[in-house]
Amino acid sequence: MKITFYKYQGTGNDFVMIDNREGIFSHETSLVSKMCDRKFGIGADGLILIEHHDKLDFEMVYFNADGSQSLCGNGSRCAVSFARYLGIIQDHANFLTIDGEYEADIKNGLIHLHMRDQQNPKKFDSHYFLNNGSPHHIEFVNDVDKKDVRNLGATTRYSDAYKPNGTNVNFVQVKEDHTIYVRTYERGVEDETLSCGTGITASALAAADKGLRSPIFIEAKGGKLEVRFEQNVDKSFSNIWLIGPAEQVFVGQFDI
Ligand SMILES: N[C@@H](CCC[C@H](N)C(=O)O)C(=O)O
Repeated sequence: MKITFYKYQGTGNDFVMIDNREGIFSHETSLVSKMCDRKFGIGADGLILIEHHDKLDFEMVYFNADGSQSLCGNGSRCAVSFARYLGIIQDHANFLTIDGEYEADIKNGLIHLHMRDQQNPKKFDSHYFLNNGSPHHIEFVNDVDKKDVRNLGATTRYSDAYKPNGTNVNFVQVKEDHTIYVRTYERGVEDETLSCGTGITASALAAADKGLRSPIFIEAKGGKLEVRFEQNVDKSFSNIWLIGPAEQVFVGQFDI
């Protein structure tokens, strides 16, 4: 059987998107990894199903390229853009994710994703850690481009400290103009991706602990994003928004 899929990208984090409101696609992880394979399939960092929800606008079911599941910030932004393309929403969305209910707005062509309130990222000697729906190890470095993100990221991701679930690993450089440049090794893709939305949000909150103020502008290999937030007296964060573009790239058919 052939199914129609849509390819989306959010600052270079790319996803196969399927309208699964009629339940044609079973949640089969081997099929997910086959479709996401860059040599034998369509090629993507992840696969997203848009499904019917009785009370909310839709449910987003997200899979990493290897079929594992977690919260995806860029994937959520792409899902909102796809939901508008399908006519499910206009400029506002309330939807279910693996991390519970989320909301988003579309303004001036950008997707604004409202992230959960957070405590201050946990500070260690050489890094920060924050789980904002997905786990993020955050290291501040002088020159991100000199980092071997794939190998260093894999070493941390598989280290004893993060067993058994592993973590995503972010390398962050604070630039002179107070923007940050973030490169991320993603668990479930097992490689560097061009952008990671939850990683960029976690990195921006860790940068706030170092004195940066909202809004924080972020450069990733795949484009630019913005994170806005309010920092409370107890150092927790509320009203956190991840803002950036999400675009449809092409439409195709795949034999399942
Ligand atoms: N690309 C994502 C993060 C996806 C989940 C992550 N790989 C994990 O398994 O924790 C994003 O944009 O947030």
